[in-house]
Amino acid sequence: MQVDHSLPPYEQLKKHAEFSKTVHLKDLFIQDPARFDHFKLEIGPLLFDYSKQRVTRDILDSLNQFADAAQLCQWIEKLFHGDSVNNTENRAAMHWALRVPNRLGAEQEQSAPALDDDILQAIHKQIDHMGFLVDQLHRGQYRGCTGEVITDVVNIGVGGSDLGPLMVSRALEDYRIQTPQNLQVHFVSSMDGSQVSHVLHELRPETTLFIISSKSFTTVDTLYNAETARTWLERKLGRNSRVDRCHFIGVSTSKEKMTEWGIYPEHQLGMWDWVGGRFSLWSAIGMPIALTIGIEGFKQLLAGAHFMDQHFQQAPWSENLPVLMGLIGIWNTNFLNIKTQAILPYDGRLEYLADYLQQLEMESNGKSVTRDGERVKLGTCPIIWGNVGPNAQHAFYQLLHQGTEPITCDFIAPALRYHAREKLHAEAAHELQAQHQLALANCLAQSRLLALGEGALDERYNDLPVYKRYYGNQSSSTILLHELNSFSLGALLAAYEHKVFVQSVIWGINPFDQWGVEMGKEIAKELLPALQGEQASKQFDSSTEGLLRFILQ
Ligand SMILES: O=P(O)(O)OC[C@H]1O[C@H](O)[C@H](O)[C@@H](O)[C@@H]1O
Repeated sequence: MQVDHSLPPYEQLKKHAEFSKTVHLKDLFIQDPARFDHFKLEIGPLLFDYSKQRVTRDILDSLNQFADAAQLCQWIEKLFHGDSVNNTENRAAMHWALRVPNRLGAEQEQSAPALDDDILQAIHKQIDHMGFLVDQLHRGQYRGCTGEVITDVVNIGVGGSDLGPLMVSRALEDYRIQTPQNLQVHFVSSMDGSQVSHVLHELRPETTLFIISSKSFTTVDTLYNAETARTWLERKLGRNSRVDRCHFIGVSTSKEKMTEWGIYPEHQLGMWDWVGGRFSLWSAIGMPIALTIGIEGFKQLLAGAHFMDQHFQQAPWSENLPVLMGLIGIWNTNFLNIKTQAILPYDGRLEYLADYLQQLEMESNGKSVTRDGERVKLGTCPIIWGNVGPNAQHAFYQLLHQGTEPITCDFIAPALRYHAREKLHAEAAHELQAQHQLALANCLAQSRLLALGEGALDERYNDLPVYKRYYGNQSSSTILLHELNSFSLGALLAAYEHKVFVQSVIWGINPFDQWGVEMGKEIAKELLPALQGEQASKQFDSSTEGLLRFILQ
């Protein structure tokens, strides 16, 4: 359907949406047999297939106009010029700077025109410092206070200081550096002590090193876990400064707070307030990643993200992966009324991807007030959830196929796995390749059935009883990686980061603050004394009082 292009883009999109509601995805595939060729984008190591989204060229044109009307181009420039795009905290958001390679020249000039050389040098100083520590640990030269070689590193952090490093370390486990002492990396995040007690139960104080990872170095979850770790060490190794010195590394923006806590200056890794927590895996917060895949692997991850940063700045909207991802999301959320998005990787190595993207997207764009302090006019971030696709097929796909909610899905899979270069799997390569093919067959089958309904199969299925029918018309995108490696993963994650930025621009919100997480922490501070048996300073609501009574009785 053609709409009047002289209408404002929002009105055009509303008209498109009215018509779209009457069109089934299977009709779009019938109308255009080469639909895949017309609605796919190949960029570096990634293929983005959006042919199963309920879009037409005309809709995409209106979405591009919508982006222009929101001044997307100018906002991208502001982001990469280091302007204070985080207006409520008066800060830049320069996670992209962490990915700029440390070489001067034409390429860098073009990709990071505003990046001050001092900042670039400071960034690379931290990478080198982290690389030095990682190298010592890998070589077995980093020793605990009794002189024993460190065999286990525990990352203590939460939110952005946990989810990114955990997700990437797991995703790239196949590229794990083999060390003489078989160095292992563990993660502790939850404040309730269950994870820390479990991990400590398995480890020996003499050979364990902790990374206290906290941008602010004030997060109580992390500080309580760190104190538990210190007490555990001291119980066995005694209370002396050598314990702190040999068994802790800190990562934070605050050197003072790290020093006050007892982190030895040479074991302090810095970062900057212009890196948001959920954008920080590219900084020294990513040390567990570097420990897993080595510093060269970490640099490849940065290179993949830098590749995407350049693409985002340079490609026209219709060939720009983050822009397309962002605008398709806007179309689904704001015009087709699809308020939820499932993340479905068909690769067990990406098991934490949905958790990571929940923070990236929902903490960034879960806002209802614009940059000008007005109530937003359009709905903002959809609910992001998901799980490893093959397992989710046996859990919640019933609802995707036959439930009442419209849901859009991101299917993500590597095309190649267990191939010749992955020598690691040489012994079982044949069997494992068959398993990978099985996973891919399921990935393609599910997106096909979701889109087309039972019509995806032959006409025999037209007479199914009603409870066996598949209506289809559930939209999805499929992102294929040539293979899952540091570079392709870096590119994929940066694409999602920039998608979040694109959407924030359209919605007119600041994606780089998170005020909505603060007040709960304050209220917890008020409640803690009551739980510790002290006289509460105030009366709470009847529910809270009742729950307190039950706990304390
Ligand atoms: O790294 P930290 O300062 O300890 O912060 C850890 C996390 O806690 C906060 O509550 C924020 O919601 C997150 O954005 C942040 O990543």
